[in-house]
Amino acid sequence: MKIGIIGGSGLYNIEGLTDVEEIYLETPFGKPSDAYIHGKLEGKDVYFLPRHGRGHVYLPSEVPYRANIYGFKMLGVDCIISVSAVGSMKEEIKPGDFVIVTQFFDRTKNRPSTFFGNGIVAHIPFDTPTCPLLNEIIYNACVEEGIPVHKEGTYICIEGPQFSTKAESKIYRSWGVDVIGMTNIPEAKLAREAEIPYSSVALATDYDVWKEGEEVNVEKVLETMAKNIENAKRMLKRVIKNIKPEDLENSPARTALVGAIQTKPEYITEEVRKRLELLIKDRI
Ligand SMILES: CSC[C@H]1O[C@H](OP(=O)(O)O)[C@H](O)[C@@H]1O
Ligand SMILES: Nc1ncnc2[nH]cnc12
Repeated sequence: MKIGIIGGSGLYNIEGLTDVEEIYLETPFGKPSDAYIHGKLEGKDVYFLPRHGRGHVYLPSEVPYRANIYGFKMLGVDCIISVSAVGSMKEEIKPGDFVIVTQFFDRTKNRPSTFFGNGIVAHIPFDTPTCPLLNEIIYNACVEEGIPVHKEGTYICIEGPQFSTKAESKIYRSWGVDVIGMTNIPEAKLAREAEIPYSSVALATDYDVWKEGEEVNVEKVLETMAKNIENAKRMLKRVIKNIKPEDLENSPARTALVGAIQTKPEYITEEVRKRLELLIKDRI
């Protein structure tokens, strides 16, 4: 079984991998953020990608999300687990808590967010944007490891790179969202278009700025992340140990493109077919 992992702010490597190799890929959408670190853990193949690149060089708006997800498709991963630092938008989600993201609210403005276009049109369902089956496995792994975890939550994705104003933060909170970050959109949309089951584990690092007396800055985020990084690594190890290929057989992601491509096959050019070969070859 092949498991893809995307590490966000503060998670730049996975411990315990054996037979480690670096895989550099070139995709129709350019180069991914970095080499995929491939190794073995618990008898499974793990492919780790640092979202912002080695040394944290890509802004949330600059991360090459399409190349990253297409690269995972080229590697043939069975799922992607994303780990992200987030601000908490609810009193009861405390810094250090994990949230399994089950919904998104998209406030991004400036990112390519689909593999389609330029000669081919598709509309995928996205009502259940993360994989419920993988979410369950991750939730159970957190419980087994004694990690404070919330079983569901809505992640609002802002463009950044600035953190929010107090007015924005209070308005987002009034919308009922649970956590705030800058990266899970378009990552989740692209994973779904690529028919890869995707789950996002959000690690609360701060209370954003809605709360009186709270402030948010990089130092604070990284400090909370560092304190909880062992939990993130234990969660991942436990998920990798527990997960079985058949667990994800019925993931909604696996059939996302069935009936979604609207362009008539005779209008799909050779160039488009080549560009999106891995995604569309069995769907047109
Ligand atoms: C370092 S604070 C802001 C930064 O942290 C989060 O990154 P990631 O989602 O990759 O863990 C947030 O989205 C911002 O990119
Ligand atoms: N408060 C916050 N807003 C946006 N992204 C974040 N990442 C971590 N904390 C954040």
